[in-house]
Amino acid sequence: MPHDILIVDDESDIRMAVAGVLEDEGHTCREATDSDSALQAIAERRPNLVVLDIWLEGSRLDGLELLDHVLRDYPTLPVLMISGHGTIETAVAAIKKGAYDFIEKPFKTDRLLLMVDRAVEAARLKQENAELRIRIGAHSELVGESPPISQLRGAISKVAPTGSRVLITGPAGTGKEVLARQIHARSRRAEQPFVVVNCAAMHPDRMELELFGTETGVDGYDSPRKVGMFEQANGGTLLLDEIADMPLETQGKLVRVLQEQTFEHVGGTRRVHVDVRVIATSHRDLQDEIQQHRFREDLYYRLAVVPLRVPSLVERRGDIPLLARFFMDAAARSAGIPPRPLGEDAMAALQAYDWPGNVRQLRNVIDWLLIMAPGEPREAIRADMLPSEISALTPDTLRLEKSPEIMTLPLREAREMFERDYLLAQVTRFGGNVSRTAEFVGMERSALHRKLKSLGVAGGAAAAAAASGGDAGQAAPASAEPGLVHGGARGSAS
Ligand SMILES: Nc1ncnc2c1ncn2[C@@H]1O[C@H](COP(=O)(O)OP(=O)(O)OP(=O)(O)O)[C@@H](O)[C@H]1O
Repeated sequence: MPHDILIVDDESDIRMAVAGVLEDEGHTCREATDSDSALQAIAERRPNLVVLDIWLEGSRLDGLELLDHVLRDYPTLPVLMISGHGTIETAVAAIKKGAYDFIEKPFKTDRLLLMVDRAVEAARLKQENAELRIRIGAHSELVGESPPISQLRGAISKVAPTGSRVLITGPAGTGKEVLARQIHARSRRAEQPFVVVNCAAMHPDRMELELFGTETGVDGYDSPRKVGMFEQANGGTLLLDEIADMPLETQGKLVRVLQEQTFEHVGGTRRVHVDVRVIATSHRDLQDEIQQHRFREDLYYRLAVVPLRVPSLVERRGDIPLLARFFMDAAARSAGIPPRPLGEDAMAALQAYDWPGNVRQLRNVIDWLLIMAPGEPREAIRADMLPSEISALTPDTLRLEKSPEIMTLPLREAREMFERDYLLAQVTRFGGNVSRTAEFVGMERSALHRKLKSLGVAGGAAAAAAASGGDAGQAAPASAEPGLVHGGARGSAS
């Protein structure tokens, strides 16, 4: 993996020797002769590593003082010191200050290369760990086998290696960030940083500061300079989460950055070059935002090189059992307790519910159930243990809700009503998959198909079956059907 390396040494033969060895390995090297030109080079573009001589003749700051500056302003930038004969003690002091390691002159080529690779790798792991700690509990696995998720998986494998910009839209909590992480993980940038900017959570006045960083300290010359998210993501991917919340003025600046891959620090004049892949997400309809003059059309077309849409969870009910089991196992692992199985009736209710908060809400419910559901540790979770707005959707309850109406009907019509509601609930529960429903209710597939048709539920149902992962073209619950599938709890979820 080639690195961008800054070599700081007052002796030109040492600089040339180090650069020669590193460039032969494919690394890109820049050279600086003193502290000021070194700081300027870092400000222009943050390197992956600084190789720094302890003695810097004729420099404003010596090697150790420069190290202090670099570590203060760029705490995650690794520094490898070069020490001469008799400076070992100073080199040890440098490590105590925070340098990665030191290499003694004269050095062997192999040793230099090894240390360079180790220093960059250690810094990468440190950053990755920090990121993981922040995002603890966030899964980046894309679970689901429904047609829309399979299509998205196919699109990810095509687009990930290309480096194209991607715009991911879809309702909140559907997995847009999961998709973005997948794209990064399968790209050539996978070893480089993945930086997330949450435009919705950030104060609009701070956004440019956070994105582009500052030339000097934010609050005055002596405070550390702020490294913006674009620089932090150099070589990797920057996720602009909820891009519709970005102020129009910042959108204009972003257009220029995307066009030129360069920008200026806030309060600065120098152009900073970066190599960043941008992925953006939005739960809003950006075309609508453009119409309302809240989103720049030129930015839309620069971001939506590859547009992807993640459907809501109700559009792929067939994925609910997989997701529920996945979250149960994950929650149990992180709590260090055994997972609770989900009973048939509980799963049926989970599949019948509308999930306004999408996958995130399902995950929260499962986390809650593992800890709060009554019963023994390995006892199956029943429908009556679910939160009330979800347990209201079990076939039993729904049948009771219907009973007053049933009592006014003759037997044949009452049986038909029950049959229709019962079969709709079962088809919904199996994500519109008629074969699996038939197996469960104990009917031949073709007989069930005929039955659904005779009960008048085959028409609009086919589309629902296709959307929710069932056998496309087969019957599934019509979304407009006011029967027992959605019950009285629709929209009552928190
Ligand atoms: N297909 C999936 N497989 C596994 N986990 C998922 C999936 N989709 C979403 N999740 C999980 O659901 C939660 C919400 O996902 P994510 O943050 O990616 O959604 P989002 O669409 O970006 O939400 P928002 O619009 O609110 O930012 C996360 O915990 C994520 O791990």
